[in-house]
Amino acid sequence: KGWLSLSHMASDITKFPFKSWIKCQQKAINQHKQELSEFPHPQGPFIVRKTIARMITLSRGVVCEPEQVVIGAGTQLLIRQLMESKTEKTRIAMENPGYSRFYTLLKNMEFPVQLVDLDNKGMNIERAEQSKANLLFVTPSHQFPTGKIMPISRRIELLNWSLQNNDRYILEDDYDSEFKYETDNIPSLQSLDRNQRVIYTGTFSKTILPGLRISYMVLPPKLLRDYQNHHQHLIQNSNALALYTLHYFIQTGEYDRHVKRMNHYYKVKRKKLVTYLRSYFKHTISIEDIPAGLHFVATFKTEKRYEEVETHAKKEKLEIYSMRRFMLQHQPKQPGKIKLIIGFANLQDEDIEEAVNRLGKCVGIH
Ligand SMILES: Cc1ncc(COP(=O)(O)O)c(CN[C@H](CF)CCC(=O)O)c1O
Repeated sequence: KGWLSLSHMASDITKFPFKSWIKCQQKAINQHKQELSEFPHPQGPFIVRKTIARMITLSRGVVCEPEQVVIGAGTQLLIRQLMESKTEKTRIAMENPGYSRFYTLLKNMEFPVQLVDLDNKGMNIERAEQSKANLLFVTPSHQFPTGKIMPISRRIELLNWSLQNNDRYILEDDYDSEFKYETDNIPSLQSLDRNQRVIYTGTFSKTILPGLRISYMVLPPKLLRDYQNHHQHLIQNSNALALYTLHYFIQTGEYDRHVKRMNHYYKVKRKKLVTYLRSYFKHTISIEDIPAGLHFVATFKTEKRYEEVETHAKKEKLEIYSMRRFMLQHQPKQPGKIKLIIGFANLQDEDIEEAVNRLGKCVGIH
């Protein structure tokens, strides 16, 4: 048998409605030949921004006008553009463990980035204060990679933090917020913000296809002006045909139906995997069983080191990533334990047993 994937990066394209997508693409070509023959608006076509604004208002409670939406080919690109347009001195604080690609991007742009440890509610507010940062990067819906869902109390504390100085902002990366299996959807942090302090980012990488590179950012008015002044020369970098296709995919209700279908599909698959992992590893595994997203963190009791497990996984043809990928500053490893990121989007039901057997060999339990 070939490679099996417990990667958190994959998405399950076996369930994507390609026929509907192609129908929407045909409609986009029929209706928008003229627009496709011109340069799109730097922030993306207005009607697509309007559709996205309406969608995130309905699904996430985000309060915004289409003028505040900026579309881009990936969240990293949007964050790079935002940071290039920041006028005052920016000092950043990020969650640790956190999203290493943003950390690397921000360090490469030579911003000071403080790492803030998490407590059970997400970013620790005292440490955020101590960091002297004026821009916090947080993932409140489903902390990446630990999965913690930030309670309203901590969200209020963060918003209060942002009020203490008018150069303070919070970047809410709402990644992976579409998949919630038990808890109903907690509205976005941005929906609680009454002082235009929250920058909101989202992506279609997990709900449609990562290869499409369609992501979006919602800027508060002041930052939108800075962005527009700084980036007048910019041309929209996401593919306009894909954007108009997305517009019809959402308008026709296909998007909502697909996300609902995938929620059910992932919920069932996640449960099967968690159940089998528990029966196989028994007391040697503990799972942060937060019913959301396309991966969860599992802690294994083993004397093996991260390097050994990662090397063994390759030999077993099992694609899996460890918490080391997201420990942004070297943290002492807990003795006798390792944490792995267990992704299940790309694991077919019939491969669950085989994948877990291979995992057992890697962590040296069986
Ligand atoms: C925290 C977080 N915010 C945004 C994105 C979305 O980025 P984009 O598709 O460019 O819009 C990701 C995507 N993460 C990737 C797939 F899971 C890569 C993970 C890895 O590098 O381990 C992410 O983790």
